[in-house]
Amino acid sequence: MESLPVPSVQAMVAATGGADVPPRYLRPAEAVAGIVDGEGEAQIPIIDYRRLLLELDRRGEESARLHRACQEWGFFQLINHSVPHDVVEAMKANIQQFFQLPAETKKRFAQERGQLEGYGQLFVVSEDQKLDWADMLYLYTQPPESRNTKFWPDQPVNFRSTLDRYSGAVKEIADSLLAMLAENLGLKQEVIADRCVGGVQSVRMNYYPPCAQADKVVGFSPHSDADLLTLVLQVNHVQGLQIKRNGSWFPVRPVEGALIVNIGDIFEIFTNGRYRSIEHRAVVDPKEERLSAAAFHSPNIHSTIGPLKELTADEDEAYKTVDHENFMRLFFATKLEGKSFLDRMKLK
Ligand SMILES: O=C(O)CCC(=O)C(=O)O
Ligand SMILES: [Fe+2]
Repeated sequence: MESLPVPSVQAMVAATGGADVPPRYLRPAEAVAGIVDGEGEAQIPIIDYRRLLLELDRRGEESARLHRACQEWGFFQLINHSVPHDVVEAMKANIQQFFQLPAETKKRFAQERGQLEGYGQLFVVSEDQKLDWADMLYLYTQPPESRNTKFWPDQPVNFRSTLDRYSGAVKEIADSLLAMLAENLGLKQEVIADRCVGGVQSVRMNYYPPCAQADKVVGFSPHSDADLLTLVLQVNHVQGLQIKRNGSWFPVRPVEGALIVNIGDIFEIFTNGRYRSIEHRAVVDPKEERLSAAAFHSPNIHSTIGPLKELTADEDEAYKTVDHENFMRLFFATKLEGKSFLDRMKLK
């Protein structure tokens, strides 16, 4: 599994001032159009984690809101979550400090042939595909034995310990949310929880440099995430995440302190389409850099990826069943194009 090497966009902007955008990054007008200015309009649902953890009779209402958020949006903002404030702040600072390091230092953690992890870019499968206006650092964080510390920056000095604490706290939230989602679908918690014992977590830190022609490039191509559940941290104040809703792009306005949570493809497959993964993308700002960090949560490597038998007793399976490794191999071998990967997992 690998992605073709591409230049660092950050280094390119630093060298050229960023006024010139190479053709490989320029998108056709229709690819960047269609933004709904959601000003004053609906916002993605806000779910209160503290309320979800209350005793059963009192958390019912919030749990029902969670169910509606998953069904109708596939995205929500989680407030009052349990990642300690100092850990969140340290994570944000460390990610910003990493991308501010000299290019030569960052290159020490560059992706290598045949590997996905490290500093670089993902999903580049051909020399002539359009590229995203971004650099990223991708690391496996859980289970601990999957960590490849070679790619874990040793600068800034606290980066490793911060990511260790942050990813552990986020995994706990993902596990407990997954248990609640299972219950909301009439499943025993264990049905999903058992598959997440030793579950895989990876973190993708995104750096989107400013672009003088921001309306002609895309920071992160439209895609759905391949996992069960993603928890995204907005690292600085610049917005850019958009979700596809009723055919239009809908900007997400992050609430201070919230984590943005979304349903991934594996959850859609597990539940035979009861909750769906939602296509999203990131746009870039003309003047300011933008940073985000997405934590992806998948079952453990022994779990097969297919509709859960507990849900398909009285209905046809709508998705194929494949083993975990093959599922990930197929995902990383394709260019990100909306939900086209998931479409190929569907049984016609
Ligand atoms: O930059 C963002 O807000 C979203 C990033 C994202 O979608 C991803 O890393 O999968
Ligand atoms: Fe994503």
